[in-house]
Amino acid sequence: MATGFGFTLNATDGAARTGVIHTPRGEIRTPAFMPVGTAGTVKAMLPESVRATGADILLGNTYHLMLRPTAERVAALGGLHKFMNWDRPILTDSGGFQVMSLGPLRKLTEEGVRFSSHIDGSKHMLTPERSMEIQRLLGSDIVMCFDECPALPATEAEVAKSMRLSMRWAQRSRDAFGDRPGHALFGIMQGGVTRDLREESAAALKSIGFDGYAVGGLAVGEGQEAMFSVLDYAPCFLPQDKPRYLMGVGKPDDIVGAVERGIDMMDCVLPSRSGRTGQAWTRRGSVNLKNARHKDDPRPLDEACTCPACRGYSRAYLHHVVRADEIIGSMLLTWHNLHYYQELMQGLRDAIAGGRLAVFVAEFHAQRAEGDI
Ligand SMILES: O=c1[nH]cnc2c(CCNCC3CCCCC3)c3[nH]c(NCc4cccs4)nc3cc12
Ligand SMILES: [Zn+2]
Repeated sequence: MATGFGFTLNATDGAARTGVIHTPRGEIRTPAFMPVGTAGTVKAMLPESVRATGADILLGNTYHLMLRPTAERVAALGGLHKFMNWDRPILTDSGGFQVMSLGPLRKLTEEGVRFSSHIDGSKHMLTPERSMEIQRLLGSDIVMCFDECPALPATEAEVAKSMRLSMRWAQRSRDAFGDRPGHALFGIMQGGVTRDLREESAAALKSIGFDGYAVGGLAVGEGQEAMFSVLDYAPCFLPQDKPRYLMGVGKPDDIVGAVERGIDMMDCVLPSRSGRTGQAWTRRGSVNLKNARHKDDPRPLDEACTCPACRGYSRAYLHHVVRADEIIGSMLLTWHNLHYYQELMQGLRDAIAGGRLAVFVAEFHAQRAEGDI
């Protein structure tokens, strides 16, 4: 590849695709789930453990790292890969989404977003240009445009205004990113749940030109039905030969539905965050290990799972360490959840490659009991 970054589509099944993203730091099998490594760590996991779950790429968090230890310090120490001992691809977000969710602590203008640090109250300004500089200093392989994700509820006029600001920021991000062989810049489509605005946003991004395209502005409370109705048309507005990244998704059934509709990459804090609260995700549904009904149960969490938590421990033990708030509880459940998510992605990739996605999806839903198991 000319730029050291490329995307090979290997098979399709309906709107779903499976392929490989090539980067100088390694290949990313798609559809891909990207674990979130918030402040230079996937919480409760060693990097080699994250790799053992099957992850090809993880997410770095610009907002946290710019505040602590600062992007300049990470750069001086050799960049984020060296700093956190992960030598495979890293995608960093722009920092914008988290600043927006800070609420009153921030001020939005055409220039960018001014905000106070949640750590020490210090003043900061994020702009498309500064976000590109921070992500360059971190050394990430896939850089995200600086965008605005409108908070719900929002009128169509507010969504249109916000989307057009994000498109101006996308141009500024592209200009500031420059020419960086081996590194990719992804644009982010906005437009809420309005088809015309989604189409306008996709056209704007395509005219600027990106190495990949994210679908933003979803999984922000609109509900699965509304999200799927947007995904029934939005991915097709994007170039079919470039990766499509749905931001912030999701529960296992959200992921399956998004892949069916043509999404290639996803990220979500759910498997790691819920693992720390004692919630396990399995092929048969979710299990709350805090529930007293597990306290005498000698069976593993999931008999069919090969992860360390399921191979070495009983539900009774998991219940005990979660109730006692023991660190190993977070370790084991985070490992299991990330392992399950990667196993689901491998199942989706194989099903699409074999032209049997419909069968896989039917079995996926049939196995999931309602409520706790
Ligand atoms: O339009 C968007 N633009 C930019 N980012 C978005 C994100 C953040 C994706 N994960 C980043 C990670 C970077 C590293 C740290 C963790 C996040 C979203 N997350 C969600 N839903 C999940 C949600 C999470 C929280 C509230 S809704 N919708 C999103 C929409 C956008
Ligand atoms: Zn397991």
